Amino acid sequence: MTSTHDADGDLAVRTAGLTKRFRSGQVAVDGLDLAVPRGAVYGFLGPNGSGKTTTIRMLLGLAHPTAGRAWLLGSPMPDAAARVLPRVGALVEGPAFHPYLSGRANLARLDAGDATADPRTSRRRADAALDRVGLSAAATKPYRQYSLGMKQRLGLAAALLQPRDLLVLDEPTNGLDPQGTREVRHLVRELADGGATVLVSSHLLAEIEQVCTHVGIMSRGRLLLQGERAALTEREAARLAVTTRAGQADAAAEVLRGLGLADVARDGRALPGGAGTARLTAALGPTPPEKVSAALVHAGVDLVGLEVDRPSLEQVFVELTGEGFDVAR
Ligand SMILES: Nc1ncnc2c1ncn2[C@@H]1O[C@H](COP(=O)(O)OP(=O)(O)OP(=O)(O)O)[C@@H](O)[C@H]1O
Repeated sequence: MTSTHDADGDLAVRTAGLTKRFRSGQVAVDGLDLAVPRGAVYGFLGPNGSGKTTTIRMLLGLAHPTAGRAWLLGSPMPDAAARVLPRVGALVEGPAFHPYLSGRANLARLDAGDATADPRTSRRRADAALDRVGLSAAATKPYRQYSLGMKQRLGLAAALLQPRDLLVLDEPTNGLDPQGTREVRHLVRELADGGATVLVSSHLLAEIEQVCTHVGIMSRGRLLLQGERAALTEREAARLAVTTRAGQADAAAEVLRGLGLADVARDGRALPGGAGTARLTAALGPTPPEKVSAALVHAGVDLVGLEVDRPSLEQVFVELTGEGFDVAR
């Protein structure tokens, strides 16, 4: 008998060697080992066509893997789908909404199809979900009159009809305006604060990066890197920029080198501080920036400015792949 439980119970989502080869021969997902800790907000990031949706469809049992395995909340998919999926709220492309029914009636219809839901409290659940996604005012409008953003919000509301342990949201900010995008970020944070694990995909890295505790970055069907968000950006060297009085540049450079900072260089650009100032840059490495400022002051250098530039995830991605992030394959 095969085990029905994943030994690693502290992962809300796990895959091992998950692979999808389409009939065309294209390998859309290639040996994926995802690890989403319970309670995480996991940003599943990658350019258009990198394999995020295909992965999510396999996780939810909507597509069959060519190879590999997947576990949701510790149970294998798709074998445990009937038991696990009621605990999982999902937003994937094209939820089946009826065009002539209102948003509220569509939710009521979905709710009625859920054997675990109490029909007496259906209306309350639908209204609460509409309220959470900011659709209360459009609750009675027919779905076909919804804008793309409103449709997306209704998809989110459907995922939130029940309390969930895990939310899998595929591109939830698609079609939303900046205000809607902010609201989705806020909602994701709220769901995580309530104890849920959230797996959220996006091809717009910067939109989601800020709310994630963890990220996995896809490129051409492979997981390029995965882990705690802070660690991923910090492992790439942060750059330090120091502005001093022009006559003190050499002394400052000596201090920086003395602290073991690599790649110390004079920045020749025109400076906001004016002609009397000089700017030096260096790779910060593990040295705390406050140690740098203390050492400079101690050496009698007048510190006009000190900045630390940590690379964004997008910069990390571009450095790793040599490609822009938002590109179609
Ligand atoms: N049913 C299919 N048959 C053949 N190829 C497919 C199919 N579905 C997806 N693909 C291909 O697999 C690759 C991965 O697509 P997928 O939709 O998983 O990417 P994605 O990362 O979700 O992209 P996006 O950000 O654009 O949604 C793409 O090259 C796509 O063209």
